[in-house]
Amino acid sequence: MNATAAAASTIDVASTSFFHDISYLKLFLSFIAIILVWDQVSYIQKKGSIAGPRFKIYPIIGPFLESLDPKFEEYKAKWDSGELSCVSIFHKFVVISSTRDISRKIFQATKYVKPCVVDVAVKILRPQNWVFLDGKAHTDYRKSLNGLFTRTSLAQYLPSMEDVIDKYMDKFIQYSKDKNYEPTIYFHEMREILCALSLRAFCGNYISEDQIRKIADDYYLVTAALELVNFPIIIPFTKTWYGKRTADMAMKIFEDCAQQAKDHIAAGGESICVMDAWCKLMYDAKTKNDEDSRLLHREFSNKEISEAIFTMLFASQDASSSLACWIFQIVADRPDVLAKIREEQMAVRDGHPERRVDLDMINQMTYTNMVIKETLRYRPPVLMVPYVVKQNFPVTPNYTAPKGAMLIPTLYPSLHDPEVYENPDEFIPERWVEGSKASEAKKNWLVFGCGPHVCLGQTYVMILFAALIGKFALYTEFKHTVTPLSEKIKVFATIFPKDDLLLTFKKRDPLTGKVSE
Ligand code: HEM
Repeated sequence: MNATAAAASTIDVASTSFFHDISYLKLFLSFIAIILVWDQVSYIQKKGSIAGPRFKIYPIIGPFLESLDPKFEEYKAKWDSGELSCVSIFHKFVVISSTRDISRKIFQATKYVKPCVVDVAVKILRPQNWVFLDGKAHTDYRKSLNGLFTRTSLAQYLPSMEDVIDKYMDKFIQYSKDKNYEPTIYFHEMREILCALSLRAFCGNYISEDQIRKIADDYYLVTAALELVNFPIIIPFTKTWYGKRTADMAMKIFEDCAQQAKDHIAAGGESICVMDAWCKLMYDAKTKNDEDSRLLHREFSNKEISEAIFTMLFASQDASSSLACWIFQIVADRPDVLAKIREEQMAVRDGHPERRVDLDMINQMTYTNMVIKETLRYRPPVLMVPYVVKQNFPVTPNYTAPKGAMLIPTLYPSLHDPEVYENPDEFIPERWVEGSKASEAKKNWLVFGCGPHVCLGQTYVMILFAALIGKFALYTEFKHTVTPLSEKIKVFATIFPKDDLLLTFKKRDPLTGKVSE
């Protein structure tokens, strides 16, 4: 080959590779452009006429970064923007409903929706877990569990729960003493007492104090792992990995407890916790010859029981801790409310504060119950419940939510509806007197959801908190330090006071009201 030919051939090769590069680059850029256009068009189509940005301001990711640090004020602005509003994060299209009637419709639309869980929840709670059941399979399973949370069953768990309350009253008083009665953050202590109460109610004495402490200490890792926005793959030493490790550890403990409960019931023992009650139902199903027992209750393995108990802990822990934080803050800030609770607590005990709490007493705690209801209304722990659309769902005559979208009924707006609750942003327990507008507006009471997935623990919550706040009111003097952030709402799965709740506890004589250090 001569020099000219060689040069020509070099130019040839260079130009071919240049054109190659150009075409790869073009191809790549065209691909990106198509994705970007598709992302926007798909968003605009799914959005239809409902409220929301006209296009995705941040292509593809949408408001992903904001969703990592959710703010109550931003949620509220979204609810106020329209009865249905939307947002799109990556490929997820999310529709939020903010009115009572649409939210109820979603909760009850089993044909169109099912509860939505973050991808990683299936790995942490395990794919076979009952909470992932849908339709008839779910309803059948729920029937077995409902029996564990009736008032009669709950009455059996009360004595051991009261023991936990007594222990924690001493603990909180001592904690405050150790801090020289300086206002101290009680957010973590509230989470711990609620975890201890749940574990005693669910597992009775089969679970040891050390095991309770270990689960209570580590449980926040599960909450963090199951945040709405989280990486779907479990990578060692990340939040989800720690969350799964904690969940596995807790389920292993529950499995051992389940076997002990089975042995206890088989030996004719009394039922004092959820596990006992469950094993009793199974035992009766095998030994009794009545239709109901046979139909409702089959043999559940220890593993199944442990997984179900874990979901109960999971469902209860954050919401109940949220309620605990708000109720202690609210009651401490209103001495008149606290005084009325104390008066009622003495009255239901016939002036004998040492009397152990039972269901009859709880049934007479009308005012205390109104305070709990008003706290749940004023600061509903669960703001929204995510569902996923199974098939195109005509949510309103003008809007059909597309299959695969996340559909989120919100609870807060219907609980702050001024038509039903006059001055909704004020805390007024008296609004719950029998026959009042608020107490008659059953449809607005969405604190625990509604429909087939309605909260399993709602009666338990009302009974537990009557016992809890009642005893603390009698035996302790709790003071709250108000800061500019106390009434502001922090979102961490559920909602909490933004300053993490500054309290002090002192010992109080329930008969004389004398406070001692
Ligand atoms: C203040 C405390 C609580 C609040 C505000 C609360 C609220 C809720 C809400 C809003 C739902 C969704 C309902 C729906 O989709 O319609 C729910 C479901 C659930 N809750 Fe609660 N909850 C609380 C405490 C508890 C406790 C103590 C337990 C323990 C047993 C519990 C067990 C459950 C379970 C198992 C579900 C799922 C039910 C199902 O899918 O069938 N919750 N809760």
